[in-house]
Amino acid sequence: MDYTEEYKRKLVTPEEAVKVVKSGDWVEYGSFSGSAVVLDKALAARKDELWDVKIRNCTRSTGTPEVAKVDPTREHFTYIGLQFSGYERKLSDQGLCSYMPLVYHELPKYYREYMDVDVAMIPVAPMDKFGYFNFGPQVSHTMAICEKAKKIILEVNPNIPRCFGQEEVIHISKVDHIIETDYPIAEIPGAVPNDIDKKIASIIMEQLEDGSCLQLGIGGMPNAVGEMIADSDLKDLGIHTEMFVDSMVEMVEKGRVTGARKNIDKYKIVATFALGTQKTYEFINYNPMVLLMPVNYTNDPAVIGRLDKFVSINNCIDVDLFGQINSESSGTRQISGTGGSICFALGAFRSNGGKGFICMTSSFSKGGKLFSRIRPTLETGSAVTIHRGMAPSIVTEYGIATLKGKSLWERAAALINIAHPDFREELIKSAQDMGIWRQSNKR
Ligand SMILES: CC(=O)SCCNC(=O)CCNC(=O)[C@H](O)C(C)(C)COP(=O)(O)OP(=O)(O)OC[C@H]1O[C@@H](n2cnc3c(N)ncnc32)[C@H](O)[C@@H]1OP(=O)(O)O
Ligand SMILES: CCCC(=O)O
Repeated sequence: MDYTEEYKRKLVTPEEAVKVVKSGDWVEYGSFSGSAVVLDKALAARKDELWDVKIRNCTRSTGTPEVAKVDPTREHFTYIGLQFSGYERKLSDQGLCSYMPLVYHELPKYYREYMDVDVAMIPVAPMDKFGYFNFGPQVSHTMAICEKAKKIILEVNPNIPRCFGQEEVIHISKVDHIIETDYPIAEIPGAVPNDIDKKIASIIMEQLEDGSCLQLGIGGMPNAVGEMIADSDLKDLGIHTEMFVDSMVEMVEKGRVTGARKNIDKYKIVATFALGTQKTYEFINYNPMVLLMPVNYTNDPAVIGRLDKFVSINNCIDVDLFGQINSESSGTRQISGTGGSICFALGAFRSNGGKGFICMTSSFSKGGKLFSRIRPTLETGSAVTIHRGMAPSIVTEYGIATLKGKSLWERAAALINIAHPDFREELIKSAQDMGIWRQSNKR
């Protein structure tokens, strides 16, 4: 069947396409490097005729949204982030972006059963001969959005790679309008690891073995681990991850990753989205080794738990002496989001031989002053991202504190043992004051 006529019939200008949005609507902009750009501008231009339009986006990586810029009152447009990128963090600091809490593997079900979507605006790769458009590097929860949307507008862009997977394409018959664009896909290089990141990465390296199956989170430290793995002599590693990144391309190209020992999806790299530079986007483009799967599969702790020797490596902001982990806020300041941190903490625990690591530098500087990331209690307003009972091992440049099966005083001792030496005495004092210190505890 030839879909050219249908394509022509649905092809409109961005200004025509956004006319479907009405006051009071819920609009979706997609996620990551697949967040609407041209349709955003066209919608922002309608500001004066629209009221109370709510726009959701997940970790927008394609620049500050115009809808938020043009309406500082938020009477016309209210912008919501499901996990803040730097753009959204800055908007939130100005009161122009609201956060929506979530557990990432649950997100598609929120759309299917709890949330309204009036208009979905989704960037996609050009249509194939069967009438399908590929979602590119962000499969994530995109199909769930489209299933729920009353109207779907596609922002077609030839620079978006096409990926194999599941729920990775949408058929033209489901689409209301198409617009054509050709802006370059947003490139987000991995954070450059510093010396402390490298020290933490070297501690993690000792925990890896041939056949380990890896998940690496966002930030400088996981990137350092990725680079060290690429340069190691580890064999037959697997990758089952939320985010696919540049350092994983290197791991494959240097022969570290085969997926040969994976219990499921053998020989395949599985991810739910990819965010990196052109190197990543070229690598995933119709690469039969890579499967982009919906997040309710990749991040389901039951699925992760089926993979033996699963090693999860994520970052956090700070941890308290009870083992409560905050990966997303600083007091009431929302920094990022829960994302997949709970999913991988639970999944790695279920895996035979699995290991979950939450990493952080032991301290950080602000205004020329040093602060400990291991705190007596979390700051008022800070989110508990990972409940203390679920907490996996915490890693700093001073070592690993394993918290599973430890009482409160044992946890306090283990955590103080990996705290920056400048803060250990005052942490012991706090632990004593809070009644979670045993006199015979030694550092
Ligand atoms: C994609 C995946 O990660 S999959 C894994 C599962 N998902 C998660 O773990 C999600 C939650 N985790 C995260 O979002 C990240 O790992 C983070 C935020 C914890 C760390 O990410 P990084 O990129 O290393 O953080 P980075 O050092 O750039 O800091 C981000 C912001 O937090 C601020 N920040 C970091 N640590 C602190 C702290 N202890 N106190 C106050 N603010 C802090 C920084 O100043 C920066 O803010 P700015 O942009 O206004 O300057
Ligand atoms: C949307 C989630 C991304 C993350 O886990 O950081």
